[in-house]
Amino acid sequence: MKILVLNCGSSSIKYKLFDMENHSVLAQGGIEKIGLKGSFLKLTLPNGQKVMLEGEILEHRIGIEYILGVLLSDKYGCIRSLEEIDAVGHRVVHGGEKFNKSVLITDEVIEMVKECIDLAPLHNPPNLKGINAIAEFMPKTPQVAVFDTAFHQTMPDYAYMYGLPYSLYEKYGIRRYGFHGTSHRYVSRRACEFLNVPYEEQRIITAHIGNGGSVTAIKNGKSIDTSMGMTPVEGLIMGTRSGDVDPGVITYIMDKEHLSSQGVSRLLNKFSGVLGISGVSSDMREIEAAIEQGNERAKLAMRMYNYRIKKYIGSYTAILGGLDILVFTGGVGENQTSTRSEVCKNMEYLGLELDEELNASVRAKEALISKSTSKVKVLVIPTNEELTIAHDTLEIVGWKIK
Ligand SMILES: Nc1ncnc2c1ncn2[C@@H]1O[C@H](COP(=O)(O)OP(=O)(O)O)[C@@H](O)[C@H]1O
Ligand SMILES: CC(=O)OP(=O)(O)O
Ligand SMILES: [Mg+2]
Repeated sequence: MKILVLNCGSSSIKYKLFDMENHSVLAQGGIEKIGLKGSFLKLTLPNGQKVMLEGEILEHRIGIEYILGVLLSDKYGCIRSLEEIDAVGHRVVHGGEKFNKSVLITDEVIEMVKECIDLAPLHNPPNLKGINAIAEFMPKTPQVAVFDTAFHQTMPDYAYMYGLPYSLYEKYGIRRYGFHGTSHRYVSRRACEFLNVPYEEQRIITAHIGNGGSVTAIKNGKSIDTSMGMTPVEGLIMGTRSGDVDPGVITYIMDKEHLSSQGVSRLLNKFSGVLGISGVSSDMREIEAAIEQGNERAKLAMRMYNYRIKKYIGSYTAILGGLDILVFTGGVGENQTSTRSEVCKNMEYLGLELDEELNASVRAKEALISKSTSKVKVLVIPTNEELTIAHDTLEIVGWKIK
């Protein structure tokens, strides 16, 4: 039983081929710089070795064709025929209010995803291109859409509405949707399995902090609030995204800098956050290195970054009526011990006691990092969005698999 998972971004395609009998990864890699100069496919061989294949990959359809060709190739491949792939699961970023769970892709589903393009103009079009390419090259293979927004569809209206005229919600669907749902769902469940406690009875906060980042409050197994909004720019300070900003600032900058809506969107999404504040990088490893060298703006960026996460944890503890489990995940959450330590400082009043020594020793593996006396259990759980997509895909098309 083989399932191909695809994550089609605006200029990239990530893929993983799973053998679901034993959950092994048969092939993985990604294409970067689609439509740009110097596009390439990078794949990781089963022995861990990385291979770069250059190629002129002008658009997503060609990218998918290239990936399928590599999977079939004698040199780097692992299948003999595309028919060996039983199903394809896609990460689809925005499902609007139409999807609260993963679904089998049909013409009707494609139409509904198209209707969500206005809400995610950067994300949904490449997702659709991936779906269409697979339909063309593998017309008989079932495809499943797994939405970033689906897990958050349980948020109550008073959490997802903005304080704007109600008619804007009715006309355009302007409300908070939240993202990274596949990750928040996976790590919260894994944390409960790890601790051997019932998922439906916990007050959990999950902090998915990678290049993009969001914090989610989960009560009795359901997302009740999350820090991203209608788009993935709200909430935390991220690698290149601003997170929460006074909306008055936006119109002020537009006037002063003569920026169009597109210009200000680029500013908020690509040139803000840790990169914009530090002037150094969006990568937290480079921020840590700059701090070592005494860079004051890098220090400020790091402080702001950690402070914002802590602030969300505080407010979500209030709406949950207390906290049982705090989970860190994502590239930063899994690896950057200093952020976990700063975020968890002076939280004893909540019953949260981080074991500093344990914390400092944990990178990219499942572990409990709170003291045994801590009422709040703090965990690191590496996320696995691809495996979750593969599982959803298997569940949905399972009956079709030979
Ligand atoms: N060892 C590390 N220490 C600190 N930060 C790290 C480390 N490894 C990765 N990161 C951070 O994680 C980010 C990538 O996280 P990831 O969750 O993979 O992002 P995304 O899926 O959003 O592309 C990098 O930009 C970097 O800031
Ligand atoms: C939806 C989204 O923001 O994803 P990422 O943070 O992975 O870019
Ligand atoms: Mg990510």
